[in-house]
Amino acid sequence: MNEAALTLEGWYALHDFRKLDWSKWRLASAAERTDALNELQAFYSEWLEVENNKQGSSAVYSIVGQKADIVFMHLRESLQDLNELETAFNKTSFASYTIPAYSYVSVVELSNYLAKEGGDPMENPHVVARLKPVLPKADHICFYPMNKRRDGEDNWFMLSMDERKKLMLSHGLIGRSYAGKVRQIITGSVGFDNWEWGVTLFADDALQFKKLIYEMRFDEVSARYAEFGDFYVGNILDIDKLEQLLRI
Ligand code: VOV
Repeated sequence: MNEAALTLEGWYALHDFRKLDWSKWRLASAAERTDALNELQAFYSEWLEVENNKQGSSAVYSIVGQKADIVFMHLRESLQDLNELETAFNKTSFASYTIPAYSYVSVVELSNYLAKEGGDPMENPHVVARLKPVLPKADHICFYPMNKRRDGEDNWFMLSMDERKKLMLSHGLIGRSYAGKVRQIITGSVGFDNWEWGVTLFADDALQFKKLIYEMRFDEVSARYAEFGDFYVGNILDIDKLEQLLRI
């Protein structure tokens, strides 16, 4: 049997994509709209408190294009926490003006392809910071799910550990050349959702997503082995921007 990469897991992730029900929002009274916004504001504050207490992290972005209008991305300690958060949000009046568009369930993951030997990684603060990251509040987000191909000669899961390590080294080198421009959070979703990984990228310059992803297309890990789902790209939505977006 082939050797599976060892993985370390951190916080669980929920990407909750919503469309706005503009007709319903427009029909609501000013008071109803204010109530909905106040409730949402209270949630933002709660999420910030969780983040300050290092029990999770959340980020909210608007989505450009017709696939969704908003994504709420949450990292929490357990699937139960995510479920509670999701349900509490669904009970708000604001949620009744939204329509679920897509969701993705996964867990922050690091694999041992490029790991240096020695020591308990969970004792390493750099590793823990990557497994339980504060989501960067960069200007832009890019999310897409992906698989590694399992097709005839192009089967990632049939490659030896050494072959995969070599390929991942080249992947990592390209990635690292975007340090300071693009931050990646890779979440594993085997057994949790329809694809094997979620890729969430953050950048202040959205063009850097295109440059990085394009460059990776020529790298064997992606050129030969990657399959992608839908891409979602958007802009940071702090509470002021959200109020602005909802103003009619
Ligand atoms: C911002 C840049 C960036 C950087 C620095 C980076 C580095 C690294 C390293 C060092 C490692 C391996 C160890 C680990 O940390 O797990 C990975 C791992 C992974 N990556 Fe990556 N990746 C980036 C970026 C980056 C992108 C843009 C993509 C999407 C691919 C594309 O073509 O659209 C991606 C995918 C992944 C995946 C799916 C995995 C897990 C693969 C597995 O089989 O387990 N990744 N990645």
